Amino acid sequence: MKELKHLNKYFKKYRLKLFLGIIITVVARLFQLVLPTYVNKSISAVQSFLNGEIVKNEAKELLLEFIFIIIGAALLSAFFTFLMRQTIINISRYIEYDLKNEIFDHYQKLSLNFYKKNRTGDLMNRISEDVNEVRMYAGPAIMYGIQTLTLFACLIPLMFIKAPTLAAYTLLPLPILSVLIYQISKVIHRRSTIVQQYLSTLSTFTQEVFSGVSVIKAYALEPQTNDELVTLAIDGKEKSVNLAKVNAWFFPLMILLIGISNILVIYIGGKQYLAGEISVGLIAEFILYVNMLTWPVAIVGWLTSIVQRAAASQERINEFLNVAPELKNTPTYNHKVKGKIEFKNVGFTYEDTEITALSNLSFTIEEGETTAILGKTGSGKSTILDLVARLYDTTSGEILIDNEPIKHFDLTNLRESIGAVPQDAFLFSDSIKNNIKFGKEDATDEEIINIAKEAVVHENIIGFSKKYDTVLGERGITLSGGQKQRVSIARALIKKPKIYLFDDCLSAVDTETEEEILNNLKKASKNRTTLIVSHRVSSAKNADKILVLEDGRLIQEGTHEELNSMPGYYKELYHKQLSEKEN
Ligand SMILES: Nc1ncnc2c1ncn2[C@@H]1O[C@H](COP(=O)(O)OP(=O)(O)OP(=O)(O)O)[C@@H](O)[C@H]1O
Repeated sequence: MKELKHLNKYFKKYRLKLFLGIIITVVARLFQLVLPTYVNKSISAVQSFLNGEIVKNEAKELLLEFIFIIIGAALLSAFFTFLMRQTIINISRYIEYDLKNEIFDHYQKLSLNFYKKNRTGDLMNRISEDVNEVRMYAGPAIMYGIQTLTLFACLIPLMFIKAPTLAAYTLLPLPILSVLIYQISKVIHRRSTIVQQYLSTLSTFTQEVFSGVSVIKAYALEPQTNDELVTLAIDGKEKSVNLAKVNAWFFPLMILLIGISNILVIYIGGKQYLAGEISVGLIAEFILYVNMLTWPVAIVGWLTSIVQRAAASQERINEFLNVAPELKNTPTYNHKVKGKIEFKNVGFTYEDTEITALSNLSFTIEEGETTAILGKTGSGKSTILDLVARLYDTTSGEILIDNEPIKHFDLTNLRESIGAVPQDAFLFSDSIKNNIKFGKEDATDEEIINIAKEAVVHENIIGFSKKYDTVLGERGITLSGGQKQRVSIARALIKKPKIYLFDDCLSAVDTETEEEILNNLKKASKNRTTLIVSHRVSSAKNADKILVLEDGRLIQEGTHEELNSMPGYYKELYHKQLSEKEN
């Protein structure tokens, strides 16, 4: 249970509300205790009337008074029960909110490696399902726990004071009930975990099927996909039926044991009444006690299983919360980024695949310079850009920005100074306008339009009926690959950062549009350091400098004229692409 200690800071935060909640819970239960005592008194009043000890009017008055007290107590108990839920259940909702924020904040600090090691479904499950299990502990478990304790603490001594023998017999089946319910809860827990896991598999499967629906259709894989789903569904049905079977035992068992307790009260109480030891009213009072105690006793088993489940969920949450962010943000250099970039003997190996993407790489890009990076696929071009944005730290060597080690910069400051356009342009399921504004929250409509023009996507956008308000992605239209790339370029341009990182972002654009965009980029990137990764010489030839990579090493460096005048990869590529264009 030590995992749940993590929640103590939240209980501390809401301690006043919690204390109030506990007091209210106790008060609500105390009012509940009025009913059995006054039912006893009412029956005794009727009995006194039947025995001729009091007259009809006296009996009536007494009954009326008792009924008012019972109704009053019930109303007060209901009112305090409402307040109890308003405090304790609300606290659990606050804790749920705080915990979700804590996890989400932490997720955001974790490196890309973390996201590669863990599946998105799992990350989402821990922040939703697991937090929900923990909430059950922080709210309902505490509320019912206090309720049960209060009832036990008040009722059991009261019963023993009023009729010790009857109390002992009446309470006898209750521990058995508690143990049985605990055992059933354990099985329910085990089987519901299996059902949860199954649901997780089912949603991963369906999510993949829907995301890859075009591939499934293109390969006519619908029958196989259906078969797989049917197999999964049959499996799920069996698991759910197993759970339902054990669930079905819960209430019959409770009713059986309540029944036994009631029979004991009537039998033992009846014998004691005949012996003149107790009154009929007391038997009625005890029957009410038994019924009041049954639910709390049953709940002991249920509470144990809630606490166990919460501990298991908190353990899963803590597992991620304890992952220290790989990238340490300990800024010592607080100047704004100007844009000079220097790689000094940089080596980089991806942790998960152990692929060495860069080896002993050194180059310098002056502030405001445009550099193109070329090389075969897998030669390490994108890795360079990721290292400049400090998405990873180098394995060996050092990267300097403005002659300062990159690690000395505040991560937010560094990344705010960068406008990156990744290889796979990712756009959110939002309007085109908001997707562009993502680069600058307070951009005006005019700015957005101008930038879209620079990225040569304005004409496409105004062709849509809702223009800049056109919603993209799952909820809206799908842009073509080239349109996506250009919206993504607009998003980077509007930021007007000190460093641009363009990762093969014109690959899906025709050569004429490419030329137009490159011309615009030239203007936009004036006095801004620009790195352009590309497979096309046309994107590279106007750069101040061209770097050619092979297997993570720098094999050529120079201007277009320099590289074109010497034999090598660049010259070959240039002539090959030139003749392709001419043909
Ligand atoms: N996130 C990653 N995790 C593990 N290995 C990776 C990752 N990204 C790239 N690699 C590996 O590192 C090497 C360099 O990849 P990188 O993406 O930098 O090459 P690239 O030159 O940009 O390729 P392309 O032109 O195809 O985009 C490749 O062998 C690749 O398999």
